[in-house]
Amino acid sequence: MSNKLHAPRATKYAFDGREVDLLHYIYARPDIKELNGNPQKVLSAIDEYHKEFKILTNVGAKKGQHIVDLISECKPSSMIELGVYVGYSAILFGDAVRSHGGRQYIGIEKNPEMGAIASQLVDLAGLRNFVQIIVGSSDEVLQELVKEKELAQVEFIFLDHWQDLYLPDLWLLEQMDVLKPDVSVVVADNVIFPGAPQYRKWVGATTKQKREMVKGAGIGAVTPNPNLVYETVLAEFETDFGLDGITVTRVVGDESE
Ligand SMILES: C[S@@+](CC[C@H](N)C(=O)[O-])C[C@H]1O[C@@H](n2cnc3c(N)ncnc32)[C@H](O)[C@@H]1O
Repeated sequence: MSNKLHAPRATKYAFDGREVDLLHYIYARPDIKELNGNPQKVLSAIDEYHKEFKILTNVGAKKGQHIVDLISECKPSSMIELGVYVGYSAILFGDAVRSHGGRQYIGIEKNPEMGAIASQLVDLAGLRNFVQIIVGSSDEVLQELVKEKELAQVEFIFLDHWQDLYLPDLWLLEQMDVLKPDVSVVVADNVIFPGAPQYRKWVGATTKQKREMVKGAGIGAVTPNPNLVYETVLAEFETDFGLDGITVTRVVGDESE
């Protein structure tokens, strides 16, 4: 019987203890002092663990650089991430947002063990005062942030939790009216592998097509806003898991009557 009474079950590539092992690996490194306050060196150490020991489900170098370039272009003052895992992307993108004059980075992670590991690595990277890791389910935390008036509009959000949650969480953002034309950019990872077909269908549709879609049954508890005009581009990459892609969706209009 597993000694994990409350933790999520291990998957093929995660939650089997490798993430705690990563922390031990990093803190046992002879160059640990040089990692202190150095985001790039912390990222390289995570990359080395991934290459030499066990695969980690981080965004990875190629997709990561694409998103860093996008951050350089958009210069968001605030960025949100859904699904932080061990904090690789939070360190990479948090550092990018900070170096472009941003104000904050909020990472939302459901698994408290991952949240603790990510907070530790964010701290090691010297980003403690910039990157905030909130432990909780994305939908609940997003609603709380809006309710507490900590989130009035989304500038840049990175969806990287479970793919079947991309669309409900996007609809939740639409319902809460925090996606704004000429402001909001929504980036989603793993849209080819494992894939997010329903999400891609929605962000790739015209407002007319979306109005037809919401007439159908099975939308669920949230009320999507089909009137937001999206421009979505797919970027493809060869990764350790094969061909994958990210979508970049810009909110460019609102056709609400
Ligand atoms: C692919 S990993 C994220 C990788 C990370 N963004 C990176 O690139 O370094 C997915 C993470 O999403 C988290 N997750 C799953 N469902 C979630 C939810 N509803 N809210 C927040 N996090 C969630 C998982 O616990 C896992 O740590």
